[in-house]
Amino acid sequence: MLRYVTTNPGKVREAERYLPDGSVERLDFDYTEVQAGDLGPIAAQGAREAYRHADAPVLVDDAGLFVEGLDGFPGPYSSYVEETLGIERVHDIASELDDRRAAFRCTLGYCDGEGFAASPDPVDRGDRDAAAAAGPDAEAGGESDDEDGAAGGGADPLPVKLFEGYVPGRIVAPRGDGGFGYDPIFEHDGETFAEMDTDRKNAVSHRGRALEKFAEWYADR
Ligand SMILES: O=c1[nH]c(=O)c2ncn([C@@H]3O[C@H](COP(=O)(O)OP(=O)(O)OP(=O)(O)O)[C@@H](O)[C@H]3O)c2[nH]1
Repeated sequence: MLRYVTTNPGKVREAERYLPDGSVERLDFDYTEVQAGDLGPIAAQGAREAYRHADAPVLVDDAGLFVEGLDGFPGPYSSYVEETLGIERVHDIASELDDRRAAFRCTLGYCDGEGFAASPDPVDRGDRDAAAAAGPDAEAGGESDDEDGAAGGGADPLPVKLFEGYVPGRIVAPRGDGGFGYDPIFEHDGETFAEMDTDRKNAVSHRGRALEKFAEWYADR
């Protein structure tokens, strides 16, 4: 049984659509989020900590909203900013900007305590294309080899496989009452994520893209 590690029930609702019935259960475990400028080290170290805690295969989901006009902020700090400022104030700040483009990114980290056939690296990116698609900023962060060291001041031998997803959009005044988190202020293709039902959001979202890649790999491994 795979544990989907998150304190956020909204993430699990979306993830369940990608994994066979009965093959996954939520593990409400608040792993330590290391300070990092990119999601990869946070997901990698979180997966190791959660695996050691659960002693079973785990998938952690680290996500963030990256606002272009704020140089990517709040990014890995999205959860903290949502709790402290709230999404209305994030919208207020963004509404002062000329450039309100933004992107959601999601990095899934899988750890089952074993190695992965094609991956001599302790951190194996299941999807390097997502970083390239996310543009030069993402490439600079996503391709870094030292993400493992950044996570804990030394390489941890537990292998982790990472899957990344990205969706572009822009910050708008809140609309819609579905979804969770920043969904009401994130517009993609004319609709906010909070105006989409789960299937529609999954079809375009950062989490949907990452889960699709994970589910394909997981089924074939
Ligand atoms: O509008 C949104 N649509 C999404 O699809 C989405 N995914 C994540 N988020 C928000 O971005 C931060 C991530 O933080 P995060 O990855 O650390 O997660 P979290 O703290 O909520 O739970 P956990 O999984 O870490 O336990 C939190 O503020 C989440 O609400 C989203 N907001």
